[in-house]
Amino acid sequence: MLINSNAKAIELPLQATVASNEKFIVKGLNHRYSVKKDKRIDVLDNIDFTVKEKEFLAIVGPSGCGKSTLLNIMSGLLKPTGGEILLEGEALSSTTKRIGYISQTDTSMPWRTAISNVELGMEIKGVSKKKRREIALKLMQDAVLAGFEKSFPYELSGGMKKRVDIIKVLAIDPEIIFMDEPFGALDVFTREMLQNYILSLWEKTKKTIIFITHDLTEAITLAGRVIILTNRPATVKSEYKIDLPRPRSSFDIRYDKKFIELHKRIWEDLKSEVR
Ligand SMILES: Nc1ncnc2c1ncn2[C@@H]1O[C@H](COP(=O)(O)OP(=O)(O)OP(=O)(O)O)[C@@H](O)[C@H]1O
Repeated sequence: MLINSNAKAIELPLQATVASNEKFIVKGLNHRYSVKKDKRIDVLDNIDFTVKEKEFLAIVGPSGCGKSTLLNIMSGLLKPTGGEILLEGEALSSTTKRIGYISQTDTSMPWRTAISNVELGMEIKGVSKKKRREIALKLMQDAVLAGFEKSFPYELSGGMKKRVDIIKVLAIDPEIIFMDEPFGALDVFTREMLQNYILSLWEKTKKTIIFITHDLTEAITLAGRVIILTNRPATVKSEYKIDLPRPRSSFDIRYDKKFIELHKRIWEDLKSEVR
């Protein structure tokens, strides 16, 4: 169902409420970059939305509209020029270990093996050698990476490297995971496989996930709610509940009648923003 939009409401059933707790409140967020002495770029314009605990939220918008800027502000990496972010009611003023961040670029250290890359965050946290090996082995097994523990990043495929990046974050067990176009650089088959991996991960852990993408199909496949941003300076254009059954398969869900209907309706809304 379409919510919070000037567009006509559409008749799609409401999704069952995932959780009543509000994890994030984004209030009147503005951001302006100063690039030169006299040049400024307005990127975010009065952004308001909330994110519930255990929610899988996708944020979709045209290229360059300010999606990464928004996520960087929500993770405490960047201070906004206006507005605020509340994390469980408390103003967020710096980065927090409660949030794990997965980006498009590979973050593995080339001189470390896959397993020692997975262990890196736990090492920094001071987890004992025995414990971190135990956790890393289990995570690698679950991510179908058993047998590649001693491989170096250059010996892994793009999809495998991405799975190492994901479980590196899971190893430190953050409550919230931010993903900024994590599969943007991958081929379509690897992308679909990883979407399935993320779907099962969310089913298992029910972590709060915010997933940034410019791919509407990916957003509808994964999320329980999709927020559409306008062109820069980005504002929230609309929100859609994604009332598709779970567990989902990224390979099959896109042929579901309801998926096609949702895609069509959301695309009607998004296409005017895509130049
Ligand atoms: N550090 C910065 N200084 C100045 N301008 C910036 C900076 N970071 C981003 N921008 C500009 O802000 C705008 C929004 O960038 P941002 O990366 O947030 O968009 P995006 O929606 O994530 O883009 P894409 O989908 O292409 O990754 C762009 O015009 C970009 O050039």
